[in-house]
Amino acid sequence: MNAVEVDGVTVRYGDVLALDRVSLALGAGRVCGLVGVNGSGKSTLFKTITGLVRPERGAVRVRGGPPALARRGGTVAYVPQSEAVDWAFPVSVREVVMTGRHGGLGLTRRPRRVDHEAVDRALDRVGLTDLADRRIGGLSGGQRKRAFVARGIAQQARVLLLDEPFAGVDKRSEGTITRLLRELAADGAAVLVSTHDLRSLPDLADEAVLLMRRVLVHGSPQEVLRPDNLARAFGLDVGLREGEPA
Ligand SMILES: Nc1ncnc2c1ncn2[C@@H]1O[C@H](COP(=O)(O)OP(=O)(O)OP(=O)(O)O)[C@@H](O)[C@H]1O
Repeated sequence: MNAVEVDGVTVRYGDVLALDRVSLALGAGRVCGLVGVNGSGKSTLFKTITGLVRPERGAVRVRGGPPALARRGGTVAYVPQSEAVDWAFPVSVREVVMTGRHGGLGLTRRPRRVDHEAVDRALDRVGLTDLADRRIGGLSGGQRKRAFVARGIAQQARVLLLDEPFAGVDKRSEGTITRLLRELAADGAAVLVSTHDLRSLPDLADEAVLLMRRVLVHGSPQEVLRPDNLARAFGLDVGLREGEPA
């Protein structure tokens, strides 16, 4: 069974066609890079896999079940783009990571020792133990991203979705996050990560998807990076319209 199956998914916001019959399977133990121009539907794909956006057509299964169920059960961890997060919200790094345990906590139950231990381990793994009691808004871009990865670790998510985790992040943090994602995949997670950093794609990912409202290519990073493929996604306006063959 694939960790994630996206089958013929079309998503529209009013008149805007964001995803056009997208099909995609993600296997456990692999990192898949997601590449495409601004507006090509990357965030929409993440939200569809998370069950936050409903497809007009097609279906999504996460470990064989509906996406919203997987999200509520903690199977899926979603790290949104930085702009989508309210950094002024007065919570500590530790509290952010603890929200990864809330699926198992229920709304009223207080964290138990096992929850605190899981949070401590996750913080240690991403190298944020020393900053655990800082406000999340007081961290650098790279540290914030690591805090959200820690939340996914504390949650024991089997599917990790990261929307541009390298945006506004220095090279060192980028290396740390890449290493973490590779470790999480080696532990059996399925990881889907969008990036604009094409040069780092072969180090980051086992496979990659070139998206332009539809899947243009799904193959090895080398295949996705072939000049003819990049030209289709990034070159002159490829002018894909609904109904045209890819
Ligand atoms: N809530 C919304 N309402 C209307 N249109 C939307 C909404 N969200 C996204 N869109 C549109 O859907 C298309 C796909 O957007 P999406 O955010 O998925 O792309 P993206 O590849 O993640 O872009 P970026 O790289 O800029 O983050 C774009 O044309 C965008 O303007």
